[in-house]
Amino acid sequence: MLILCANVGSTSFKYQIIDVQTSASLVAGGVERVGNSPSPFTHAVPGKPSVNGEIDAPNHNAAIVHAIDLITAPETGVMADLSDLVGVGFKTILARGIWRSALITNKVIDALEADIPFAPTHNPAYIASIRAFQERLPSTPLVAVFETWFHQTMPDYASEFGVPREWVEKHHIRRYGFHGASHRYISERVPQLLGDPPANLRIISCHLGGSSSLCAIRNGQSIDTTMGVSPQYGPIQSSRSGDLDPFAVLYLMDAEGWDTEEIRRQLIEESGLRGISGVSGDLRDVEAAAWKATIMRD
Ligand SMILES: Nc1ncnc2c1ncn2[C@@H]1O[C@H](COP(=O)(O)OP(=O)(O)O)[C@@H](O)[C@H]1O
Ligand SMILES: CC(=O)OP(=O)(O)O
Ligand SMILES: [Mg+2]
Repeated sequence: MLILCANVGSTSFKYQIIDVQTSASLVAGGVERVGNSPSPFTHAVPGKPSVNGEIDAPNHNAAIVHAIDLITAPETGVMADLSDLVGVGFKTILARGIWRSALITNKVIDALEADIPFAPTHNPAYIASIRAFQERLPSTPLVAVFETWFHQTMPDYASEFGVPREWVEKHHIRRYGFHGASHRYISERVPQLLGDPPANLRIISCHLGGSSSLCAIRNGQSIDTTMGVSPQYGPIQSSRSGDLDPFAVLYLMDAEGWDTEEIRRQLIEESGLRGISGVSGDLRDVEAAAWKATIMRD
């Protein structure tokens, strides 16, 4: 029984095909810098020479088409067509009213759409990616696995913000937390590596990528995390602001006459690592620019 795991990230698309009976990985690959061409890719099948290079991937669909071509090509592939898959699992982050995982139906897509205001970089890419697989595999089950579940164990003093009750009851404004699969993996793997039971350990898990979050783990459970009602909160993200005093936003809107669309665009596209570096939201570009500046100065 083969499943394809699709990790649609804010800056990348990564995939693996897993045999669920043996847990063996048949292929692992990914395309990075999606939307920021040239996009490097890797594709590795045990027993075959691994393939890598660069493609033009202006969006996640282009990365998915490229991955499917490699998966099904005779020289690089592991199957003649995707109908050998019993299912496709997507990392998804936030959809209104859905907590753990769900078989993807139109209702789930509607719920992802409803939460685009909280996940503007992620949800449109998930919806487009899900549709890309639906077109190719109309009768294969597609499953969404939500990143919020691992943080359900947070105590209320960590998950609640100091806001009016009505905001919570009517609009569900609270800390959800994301990167759950990644933090959960750390919560299980660190005790294995240290040879210590989870009950003895207090772990701070740091997930650093296009989006970054930290998680406090006690007794194997999430007790606090840095992302909030949206994955824009916490440390700076690639081009998204991370923590920012809400009064700075209100002030700027008044002072500059910016509407919500304009301030949202700047918070999503021009902030974070890109904002502070003035170079890029990708740390590799920032390091290369810093290196070049050092050489020029010296
Ligand atoms: N070799 C590297 N050195 C420094 N930073 C890196 C390196 N590789 C990736 N990164 C950083 O990680 C980010 C990608 O993170 P990743 O978790 O793979 O993607 P996503 O957020 O899409 O899931 C890049 O934008 C870049 O900032
Ligand atoms: C929140 C999240 O999953 O972020 P990314 O897609 O950047 O990994
Ligand atoms: Mg990711």
